[in-house]
This record gives sequence, structure tokens and C-alpha cells, in this order.
Amino acid sequence: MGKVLTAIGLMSGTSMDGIDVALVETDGETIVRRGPSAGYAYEPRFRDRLKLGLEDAKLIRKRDERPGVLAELERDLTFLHAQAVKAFLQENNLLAGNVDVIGFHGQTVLHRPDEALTVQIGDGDLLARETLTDVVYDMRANDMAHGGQGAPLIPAYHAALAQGLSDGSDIDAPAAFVNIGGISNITYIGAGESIIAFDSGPGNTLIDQWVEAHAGIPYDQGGMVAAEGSVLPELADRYLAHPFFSSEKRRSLDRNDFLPPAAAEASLEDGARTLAHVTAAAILRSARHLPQMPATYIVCGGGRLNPVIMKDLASLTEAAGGRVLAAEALGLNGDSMEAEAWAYLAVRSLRGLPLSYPGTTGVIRPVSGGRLARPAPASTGTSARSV
Ligand SMILES: Nc1ncnc2c1ncn2[C@@H]1O[C@H](COP(=O)(O)OP(=O)(O)OP(=O)(O)O)[C@@H](O)[C@H]1O
Ligand SMILES: CC(=O)N[C@H]1[C@@H]2OC[C@@H](O2)[C@@H](O)[C@@H]1O[C@H](C)C(=O)O
Repeated sequence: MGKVLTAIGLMSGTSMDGIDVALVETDGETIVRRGPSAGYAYEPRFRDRLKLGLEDAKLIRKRDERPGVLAELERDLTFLHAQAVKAFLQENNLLAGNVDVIGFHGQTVLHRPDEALTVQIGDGDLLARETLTDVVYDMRANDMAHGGQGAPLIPAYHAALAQGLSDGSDIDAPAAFVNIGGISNITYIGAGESIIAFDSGPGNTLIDQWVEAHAGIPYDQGGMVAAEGSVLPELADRYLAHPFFSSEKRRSLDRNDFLPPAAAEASLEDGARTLAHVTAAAILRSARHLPQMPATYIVCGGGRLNPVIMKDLASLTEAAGGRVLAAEALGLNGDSMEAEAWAYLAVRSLRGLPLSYPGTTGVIRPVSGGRLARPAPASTGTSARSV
């Protein structure tokens, strides 16, 4: 058993809605003590800049290139993360000296696993200097360098949480964690130590893009728009017939792999309703690739706050012999789980433990990853090394 470290995780996900921050005390293995968490929303103007950055990112051919707005965006994104850390520490009466390491995901601006290219902007050196704390960042690259998809990485943390749950709760096995973020992913907790995971389909990004384009709102809060509409079966079937769901190889997703419908294809309400259905149905479609259909789906991520998605997910899983639980029903936090994961993975990185496995990303063997940036004295600059 390793030393228990205090880690902060920082996540800016594909929804690009803000920065999630969480504190975890962990040995990077079985000890996981979850501390406080918080979310710091981006200003609409910064969100718009991120969206522009996604366009410029399409020009990237090598992962350290920063064409167009991306260099400035990376710097500003990093400063916003530093501000979030400082606010979080202050709100929780903590000092930088109380934290051993920060796990910094950054913002994915491009993910092309078929070309072994994944780009998360975020300057680890700058964040280390600004927060005066060690920072582990760029955690997806080594997985890709070893034949993995670079995502999802949260499954190692799901597995640690599952070990904690199996002590006390009466959830039916096999269980699966489902993260309904911008994109959804699923982690299957099999017997023994086996975990299988993959991205399972579009999460909230299609709904967000649809309601933003046609109602000028960033997301369908409480599923209110969808609740007024009906599922358009042909449109839903078109999404669910995407080769992603039937391919033999499980492939991680880029935000642009699925695009919203054309304006003329649906009314605002029917479009939102259909896309909510697609989000739920996609999880079940992808679950068919697991060794067994899960008996319990533990749901985290912002999509669990959309009752229309959750109702469809509940009825589809029931029909397949399973049931759905929001993470909170098990004492977990569905909003902060990804940020917690980045804290946990940072400690694993420091200890050289695997972040990914053949069953989670398709990597050739379990591999660690991440780069370490330390806040060195100003005269010598920051020192970064690969871990
Ligand atoms: N109250 C709510 N009602 C409906 N939907 C919500 C609500 N709150 C959040 N969401 C949805 O959840 C999304 C954010 O989810 P989350 O923070 O899990 O995504 P993320 O971390 O950016 O994504 P990813 O896991 O893909 O990296 C929002 O964009 C919105 O679509
Ligand atoms: C490349 C990238 O950033 N992928 C994200 C995205 O958002 C959800 C899904 O797609 C997942 O694969 C991943 O994030 C989670 C947190 C992960 O790596 O586990």
C-alpha cells in the first residue's frame, strides 16, 4: 500500500460548460476518501472561444501544434484553471501546501484515435507555477502511443469506487458505471478484477447543440424542451444505425463524430425529445458489446439531470432485465466523479501505476501515463518530465 496523498482533480469536459474541481485523498489504489468538490462555469464568451478553438484544432497534424486561436486559448484556459484551484482552496480553507498534486485534464480539442492523435490543451508548467503545486497532465498520450484509444480513462477510478461499494451495498451484479457527459462512456465491472469499458455514444452534446441553435439556450435544463416533444422514429433510427454501434472494434468518440440534425428535420421539441432518446438508447446499444448485459447501471454526468433521458434509460434497461441508479443513490457524486478520477489518476501516475488497460482503451498492455510539472524556483523555470 502506498502513501495516501491529497490530490485535486480538474476536468473541463466535452460539454465545455466549465471546470469541475474535486479533492481526493488516495493511495492511487484501494484507498479513496472523497473530499469537497465544486464547479466553476465558463462565461458564455469563453465558451464561444472554445468552440472557435475546435475549428482551428481541425488543422492540427502533430499534437503539439497550436494553430490559430489555440495558443492564446491554451494560456487563458490554464489561467482559468489556476483561478478555479485558488477559489476552491479558499472556499475550503485550504492552502496550496495542503495539496500534494493536481491532476489536470485540460480541454480536448481534437480526438482522432484512428490517426493516433488526441489533443488536450492545457499548459501543465504554467498551472504548476500559478498554483505552486505539482501538476500531472497530458494523461492520454502514453495510452495512444501504446496502441490505445486514449479514452476513456475514468474506468480505473470506477473500478476503485466499485470495490468500495461491494463492501456495503446490495447492488445486483454485474454493475456498470455510465457517464452521460458530452459523450457517454460505460465501465463494466465484471467478476474479480476484470473491467471492460468504452465510449458508448453521444451524450448531451447533440441536445446542447440542437437547443442552442434553435432556442438560444445552452442546454435543455430538466429536459423541459424534450418533455414537450415526441420521438421521431426515423431520425432516432438513423443515429442508432451509425456504424459505431455495430463495429467489431470499440472506438472512442470525438465530439464531432455525431452531428445534430438539420433544422428542417424536426421541430425544436421533437428534435430535443428524439436526441434524448438517442442518448439513452445508445447506451443500451453499446452495452450489447459487453460480456453480459449489466443488472445495475450507476449513472453519473450531467445527463442524469435530464429526466427525459433517465426515463427512457430506465424503461430500456428494465426491458433488458436491468435497473438504473443515479450515483447519488449509492452515496457517490455524479457531478464530480470525473474530476475525482483525474485526482486519483494523478496519484497513480506519480506511482507509475497503470491508467489504462487492454479492456478499457484497447492499449496493448496496462500502461501508466501523464507528464509531471513542478513549480521550480523562478530562476530555473519549471521542470517537466514524463512519468
Ligand atoms: N439540470 C440539467 N438538466 C438537463 N441537462 C443537464 C443539467 N445539468 C447538466 N446537464 C447536461 O449535462 C451537460 C454537462 O455534463 P457533464 O458536466 O457531465 O459533461 P462533461 O464533463 O463536459 O462531458 P464529458 O464527460 O463528455 O467530458 C450539460 O452540457 C447539459 O447538457
Ligand atoms: C478524448 C476525450 O476527451 N474523451 C472524453 C469524452 O468525454 C466522455 C468520453 O468522451 C470519454 O472518452 C472521455 O472522458 C472521460 C472522462 C474519460 O476519459 O474517461
